Amino acid sequence: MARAFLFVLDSFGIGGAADAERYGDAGANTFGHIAMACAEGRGDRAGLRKGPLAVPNMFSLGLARAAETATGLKLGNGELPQAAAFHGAAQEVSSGKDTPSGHWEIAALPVRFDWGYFPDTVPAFPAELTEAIIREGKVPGILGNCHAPGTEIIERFGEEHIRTGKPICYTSVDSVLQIAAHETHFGLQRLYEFCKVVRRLVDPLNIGRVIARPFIGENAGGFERTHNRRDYAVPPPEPTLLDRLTARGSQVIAVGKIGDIFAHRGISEVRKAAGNMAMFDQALGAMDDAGDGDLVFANFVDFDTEFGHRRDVAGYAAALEAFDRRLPEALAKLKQGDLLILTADHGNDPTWRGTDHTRECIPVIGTGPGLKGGDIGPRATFADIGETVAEHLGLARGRHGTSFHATIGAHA
Ligand SMILES: O=P(O)(O)O[C@H]1O[C@H](CO)[C@@H](O)[C@H]1O
Ligand SMILES: [Mn+2]
Ligand SMILES: [Mn+2]
Repeated sequence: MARAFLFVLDSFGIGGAADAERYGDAGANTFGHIAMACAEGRGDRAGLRKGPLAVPNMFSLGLARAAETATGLKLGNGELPQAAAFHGAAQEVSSGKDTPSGHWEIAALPVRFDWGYFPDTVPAFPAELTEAIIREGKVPGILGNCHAPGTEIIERFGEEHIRTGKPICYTSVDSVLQIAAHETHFGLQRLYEFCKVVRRLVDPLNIGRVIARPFIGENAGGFERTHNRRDYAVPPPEPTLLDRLTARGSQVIAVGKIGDIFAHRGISEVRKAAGNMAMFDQALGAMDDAGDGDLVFANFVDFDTEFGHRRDVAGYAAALEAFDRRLPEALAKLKQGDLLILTADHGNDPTWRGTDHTRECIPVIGTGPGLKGGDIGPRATFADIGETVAEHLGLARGRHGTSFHATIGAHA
């Protein structure tokens, strides 16, 4: 029996990307800078956490070794990975440093085309697009129309939005058009429908995602985004690992926003939950339900949304520690023939300037009872992860990436 479990800690980069400079991110290191900040007492927050970053279970899978592979920096106290663990660092070849590029490349489909982006000007959107959004979306106008962090822009425009019914449209350095609207005053379903209209309108501009960002609260200071966020991505341009698996009849169970990221292509089932811990419960349940040849693909988004973009070191550290504490539950579910990989889709260094993602290498760590583990070294593309899963699950080789299955062990 062979099963695979792919857990993406959204934005948990480990630095060292060869092309970071091109993204203005030379030196960014999500894990490294969190670990250093915590070691120096800059990750303390009363009632939340204190002291050095404590992620012993990820260290036993080789996280510190993976970080060393990425940057040459020693993080941790020389802990040795456990016997069947494997560890390495992967570089992204896709253009962009956003979630779809990262996940598609993990699923063995690097993004070779350029996404469309909106300039950091006011207005950010071309006038024809804005007019079409208003006309076809049947709204009295739009607010924002600029680059902005999502929490700030609802502070700024939330009350006017409630008063006027104009949705708040904004973007970032990523290929996104985000739409914030009030869950009850504007309506959640109406926001989703509105996003679908906008999705169609930005297709010709090659925009990666339209993202619904619902919020609640009655006035500035009291607004809060909810977990009903929804991503409307373009479908991947070629078959991904997920398509290859479902085409031969295997199940792909998507936990969290994975389904949205792949525009629901190659997905058998979606399981969502609010927050990393509830998501972890869903991932564990999916591990129980997966059968021979199946993949559980889980995304843990809080690291990115709640802490990376918010530049919250203590929050990010606490979230890593909470995740790490749950890891033994997943490890206990592994049976002969199983492969578990923990990885990330890009960086989001909470000590970095601005509020955007950071171009970084990602950790590739994992284990399985039938595997021998070892150092998989630096990997030239995230696609090596997808090809390793493909080989493990008995698929024919794909067009991108190189499996490291031979290094970590034979088929069980
Ligand atoms: O500031 P918020 O709304 O969280 O936006 C962030 O979320 C988007 C998707 O990850 C990124 O492009 C970034 O702009
Ligand atoms: Mn992401
Ligand atoms: Mn993000």
